[in-house]
Order: sequence, then C-alpha cells, then structure tokens
Amino acid sequence: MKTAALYGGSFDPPHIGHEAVVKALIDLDFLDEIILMPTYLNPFKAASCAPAKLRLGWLENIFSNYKKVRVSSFEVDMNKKVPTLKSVQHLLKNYEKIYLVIGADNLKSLQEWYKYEELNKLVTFIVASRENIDIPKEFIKINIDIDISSSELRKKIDISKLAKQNSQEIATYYTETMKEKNAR
Ligand SMILES: Nc1ncnc2c1ncn2[C@@H]1O[C@H](COP(=O)(O)OP(=O)(O)OP(=O)(O)O)[C@@H](O)[C@H]1O
Ligand SMILES: O=C(O)c1ccc[n+]([C@@H]2O[C@H](COP(=O)([O-])O)[C@@H](O)[C@H]2O)c1
Repeated sequence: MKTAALYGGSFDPPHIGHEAVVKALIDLDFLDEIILMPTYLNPFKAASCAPAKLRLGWLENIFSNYKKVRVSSFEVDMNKKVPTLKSVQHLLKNYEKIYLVIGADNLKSLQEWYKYEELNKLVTFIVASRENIDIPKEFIKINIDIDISSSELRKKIDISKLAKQNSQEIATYYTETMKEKNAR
C-alpha cells in the first residue's frame, strides 16, 4: 500500500500559495500521492463564499496535469461539515500511511479539532511555513514563502495570485459575487 499526503482546505479561492504547497509536496520522495480534498465546509466556519462543487471543479482543473496529485471529492460529496479525522479514516482504508498537511496558521487551533488526540495518533503532520509563525520541531516542515490568503483575495481579487489555468474565471466569479454581497 502507498503513502499519501492529505492536503485539505476551503480553497475559496485556490491561489498560488496552495500551488506552492503542492509543488513542495511533489518533491518529497516519501510521498506516493498528494490528495487535495476541498471541504464542503470547514467545521469551524459558518459559510463558504463559492459553493463546494465549484471549488472542487477549479482544483480538478488546476491540478489535472500534476504528477502524483489527485483531487478527492470525499468531503464535498458528504454535503456537510466533515472533521478531518473522518477523511483520514476513509483514506486509511487504501493507504498505509497518511501525512496531514496544514499551513502554520492552523497550528493555533489544532488542539480544538475534532478528536485531535485520535487524529494525531493516525497521521504525521507536514506544516507549511506561513507569516513567520514558529513551527515546533516535532512537525515536518516545508518552506513556503508566499504571502497570500484566500480571505485577502475575496476582499480584493488579484489575478496574478491565482493559478493560471482558470484565473480569469475565478477572478470574475469573486468580483461579481463580492459585488453582489456588498450591495445587499
Ligand atoms: N500562502 C500560504 N502559505 C502556506 N500555507 C498556506 C498558504 N495559504 C494557505 N495555506 C494553507 O493551506 C490550507 C488551505 O488553505 P485555505 O483554503 O484555508 O486558504 P487560506 O488562504 O488560508 O484561506 P483564508 O484566508 O480564508 O483562511 C490551510 O492549511 C492553510 O493554512
Ligand atoms: O477536523 C476538524 O475539527 C477541523 C477543524 C478546522 C479545520 N479543519 C480542516 O483544516 C483544513 C484547512 O481548513 P481551511 O478552511 O483553513 O482551508 C480543512 O481540511 C478543514 O476541514 C478541520
């Protein structure tokens, strides 16, 4: 059986920071596969901006030509908030080891994740550096230096920060959706 990195996220929108994380993961020889798994909805969030199926389609498009990478619709298909533990348990039916990828900003809330102790026993974490946040030594670290976030992009879309494949479509979607939201 193979090893896989589970890289979950809202990807609302996907951006070049996410692409940089995936590229860094591809270079890790101990990973057979990288599984991108967009959330239906982050368990800690009240809503997403773009619907789950749209975010899933964007990711499939962006990463279709990346070797070792696949996009999983597991959480989107559940049509509800899915704790990461459930996704890991699902993957462990087919993979012998799961590495769980998070950005360093997620470290502060990790202990509050659903059944964190159990999750921590099942996975090995890979943490992507972000905003100079300290990453404790027990984590595998990947060095990412892309100062961009989806929330910033939702406030002000910048096409140069989006993946090239579908940047125009994504930029138009957020420009129009945010205009409508602000007009309400
Ligand atoms: N620029 C980045 N550098 C390193 N890690 C990142 C970066 N952007 C996102 N990540 C990590 O990738 C995962 C998915 O990110 P997510 O879809 O939440 O994007 P985000 O930019 O963090 O969004 P938001 O601003 O809404 O929190 C998270 O674990 C996040 O910490
Ligand atoms: O399992 C949990 O309790 C949990 C709580 C908060 C976030 N997560 C996961 O963390 C990943 C990153 O979320 P986000 O919204 O920051 O991209 C995504 O896969 C979420 O499902 C998981």
